[in-house]
Amino acid sequence: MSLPKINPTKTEAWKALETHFQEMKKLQMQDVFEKDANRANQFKIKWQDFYIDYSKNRITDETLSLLLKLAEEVKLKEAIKQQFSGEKINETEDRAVLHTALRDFENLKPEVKATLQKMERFSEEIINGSHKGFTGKAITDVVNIGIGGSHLGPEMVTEALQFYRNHLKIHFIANIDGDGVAEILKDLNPETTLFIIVSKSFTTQETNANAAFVKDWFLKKGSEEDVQKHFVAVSANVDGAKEFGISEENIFPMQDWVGGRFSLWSSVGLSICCAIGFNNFEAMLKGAFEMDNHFKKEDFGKNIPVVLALLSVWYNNFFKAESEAVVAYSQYLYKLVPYLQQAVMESNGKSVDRNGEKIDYQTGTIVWGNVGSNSQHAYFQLLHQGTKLIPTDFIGFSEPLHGNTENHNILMANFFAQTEALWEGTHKKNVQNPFKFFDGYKPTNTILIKKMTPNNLGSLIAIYEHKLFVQGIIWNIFSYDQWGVELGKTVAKSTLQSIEKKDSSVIENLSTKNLLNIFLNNEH
Ligand SMILES: O=P(O)(O)OC[C@H]1O[C@H](O)[C@H](O)[C@@H](O)[C@@H]1O
Repeated sequence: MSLPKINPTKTEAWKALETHFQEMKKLQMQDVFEKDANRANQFKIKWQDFYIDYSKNRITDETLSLLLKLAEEVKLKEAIKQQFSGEKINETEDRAVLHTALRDFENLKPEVKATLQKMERFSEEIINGSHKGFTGKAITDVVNIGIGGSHLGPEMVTEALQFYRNHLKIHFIANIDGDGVAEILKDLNPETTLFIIVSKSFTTQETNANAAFVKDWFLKKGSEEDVQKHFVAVSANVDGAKEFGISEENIFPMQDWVGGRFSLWSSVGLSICCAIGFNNFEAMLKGAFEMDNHFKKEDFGKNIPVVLALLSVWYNNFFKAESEAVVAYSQYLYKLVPYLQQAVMESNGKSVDRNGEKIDYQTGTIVWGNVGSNSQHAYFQLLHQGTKLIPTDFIGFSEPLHGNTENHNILMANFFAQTEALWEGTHKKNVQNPFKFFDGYKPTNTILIKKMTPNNLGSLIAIYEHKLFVQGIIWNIFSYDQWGVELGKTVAKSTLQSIEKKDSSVIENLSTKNLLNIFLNNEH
């Protein structure tokens, strides 16, 4: 059975939302908390270590019930069932979408279990030093060579869980920029470094070129035989990895039903296992699994990913918000936004619906942001007084990990103060100076989490994974393909040929041809 193919704008709920929006856009609701003392309590979801307050949004009871009706009309419930049951909902690639199966501890597939065991064994040997390099020394540095989903997830998680890290130093080579590669290699000793080549396809130009370069660098000290002690691969393309010279026992398989941007739960997470140990990795998977169950079972009105997705649709499609920000008040989460950008924008950056028809409504949200409180001193001016409406997620933790309560109190004071200032503005403050006046009424969600733990991080990531899925269902698009990245790859291949041949004659676009000539002749 294929996914429902319902144009959201043709539903009853959408039409009702349009009418409702005309009323809502006239309102200024800053004083809504005075009028309804129960509002903060009503628009919240408590779940395990999470407290989600979405009361500072431009919504009423009616908004929410119409959005929930929309979810019903586009058959979200059925779509969720289809995804979890392994139907091939990635129809344009004819694949199932089962990253949730990687953490389904009630029913782990034998191949998933086997890979987890292999990851556990291997990472333990690296961590405890029993795996020796070619001169008999233990490994001190682990380098993940991969890009996109084979980089952003592992990097985000290893940074986020820094508190749980062991002695190993973890590095990431993603960019094909040789300067970047050189900067990483210059501090590394081939005798004590493990390279993990991560590529689902093993055909990604940047990863293959970087892996080949690094192997040559290694071979200046070690022999071909030594490669087996220092290079392992993670891939769904086992033959490709073997061709590169990795022996079968050093290949960690992954399945084609795991999309790149959802793959950190798979063997792609090997660098995470090395960084924090298998038990912590497993705890993260369990946190995601718990969120999967919440998403599958909870009523939509109390369902965190569903409510967050519906609010986002409300702003994106009715208020025509151009983007949304994510600001985590935690230095640990400084790589969260780049990770989310791939997850959200590669998934939902589509303009053709599931019927193959061009879409005439807005899809894919633009996600941006950085950590707080830094962001307050950079772009918050625009959130407060700019002309654009930018709904923002604020993510914070109640407990610090290192016990520095004084700093944490300041951090959290800023965290709470900003959502209040964004909502309240200066209306109650009798400000006459127009430059110092704040409109307020800027929507935010507050995601307050007890503590940064592997478990809670797993749940947090899963919230955003499911949120984007819900939005894809509402927008009637296929969230799990990424054809939009292909054209650029093809053009880059032919451009590289022109560069290598020093001949721009086959380049058609005149701007590109001109630029290439300047580059080839070093004319500036
Ligand atoms: O893991 P790989 O096959 O090397 O793919 C790496 C990345 O490149 C592709 O171009 C896709 O846009 C990403 O979704 C993917 O994560």
